[in-house]
Amino acid sequence: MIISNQDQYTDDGPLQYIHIEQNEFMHRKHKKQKEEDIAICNCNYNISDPDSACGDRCLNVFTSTECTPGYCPCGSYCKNQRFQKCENAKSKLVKTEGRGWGVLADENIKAGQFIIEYCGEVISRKEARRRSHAYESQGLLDAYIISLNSHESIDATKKGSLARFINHSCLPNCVTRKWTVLGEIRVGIFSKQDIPVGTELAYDYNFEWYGGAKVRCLCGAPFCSGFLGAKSRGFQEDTYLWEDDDDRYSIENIPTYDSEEDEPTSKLATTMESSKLDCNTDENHDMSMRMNDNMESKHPLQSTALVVVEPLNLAVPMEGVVMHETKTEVNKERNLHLHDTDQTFGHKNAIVPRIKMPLSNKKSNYSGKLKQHAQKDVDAKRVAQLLSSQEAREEVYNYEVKYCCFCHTLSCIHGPKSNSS
Ligand SMILES: C[S@@+](CC[C@H](N)C(=O)[O-])C[C@H]1O[C@@H](n2cnc3c(N)ncnc32)[C@H](O)[C@@H]1O
Repeated sequence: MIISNQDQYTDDGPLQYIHIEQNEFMHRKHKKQKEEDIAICNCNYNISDPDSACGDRCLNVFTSTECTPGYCPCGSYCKNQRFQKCENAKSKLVKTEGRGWGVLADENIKAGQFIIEYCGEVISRKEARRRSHAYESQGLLDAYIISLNSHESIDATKKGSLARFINHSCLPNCVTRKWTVLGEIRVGIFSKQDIPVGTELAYDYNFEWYGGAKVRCLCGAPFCSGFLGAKSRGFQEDTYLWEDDDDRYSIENIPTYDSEEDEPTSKLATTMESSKLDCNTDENHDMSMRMNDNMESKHPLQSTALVVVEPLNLAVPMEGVVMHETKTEVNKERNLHLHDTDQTFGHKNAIVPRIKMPLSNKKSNYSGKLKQHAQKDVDAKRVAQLLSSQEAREEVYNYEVKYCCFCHTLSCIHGPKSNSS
């Protein structure tokens, strides 16, 4: 059955998928349970104790395995076949604000209750990765692939149950649980607590982020992690999540430059360390936010140069050149930027993404361009200061005024041009 949300639920967005209530196996056949593999519990149905028929004390329930019809001693009284009998809680689709579709409880749900199975196409992990990249490049923003086990995933993008619409929350009222049903693993959504009718259902996706677009989490929970998949290893390796008291990622740990051959680059790293020593405490956080913010901006190098090139000059002082003024000037400049940054990002959950390019590109891009900037500044000083005669120095300054193509940088360093001649 093809369900179009447009026809069925709203006039907003024709999202189509095929509704299924059982997994479809794409890369292999559905397993046939062998008789010797069937787990038989020792429950004994007692009419005065409904829980006796495969309730919490059932050995199969204990091991998250559903009883097999025809083999359970409780027969039709067995309560441990919820996936097989689709004993879903009543739920309904709703349009949320900013999070697409969501699912509401359409009855009061008890803690621990089975709500619905997460159905879709069972595919290999490799195929899951391939599809997830393909979907992303097709511009599909919603992700519907979940992990089934170490080598398989469930993709509910094109085919799935209503569970595919359940949104993520960092403070969820539901959980996903894996159960063995007739020899196959299946994923169910269960309530964590009593859920009153009309409440939106949500679970913690806890998914592995594969390096696609970062989706800002809008769950509204007090300790929201900020982004979907933010707790996953891939995301954390790619992203620095700052907390006020978090010193895991100090500036020197930002792995932007690490080539030993790249001489100015290693000076840069040293300089960044020393600049960190200069401005202790929270400012470090702000500064790194700014730097990384710059890296994502449209003209990263222009703005990065403001932050990074300046300390390079400080770290490579030349004889007879007084650098203090320069430092104050650029710090002022930085403070301005910091102020901007403060307004743009809250301290908590401020995201400091590393550059999204592969590391190799990143290195070459940044070290190359930064080197250029640094070189220009140093050369100008060198030429001016190393010349012994006043006449020669004036000539250089005059030339600079006339043809200078890096006047912005120089005015940062030397002050207004009229002062330097
Ligand atoms: C499994 S789908 C959930 C149903 C989806 N809302 C829809 O309309 O089809 C997962 C996608 O929903 C969105 N989503 C789910 N929870 C979210 C949240 N807490 N904040 C923002 N977007 C969310 C994201 O786009 C995510 O990739």
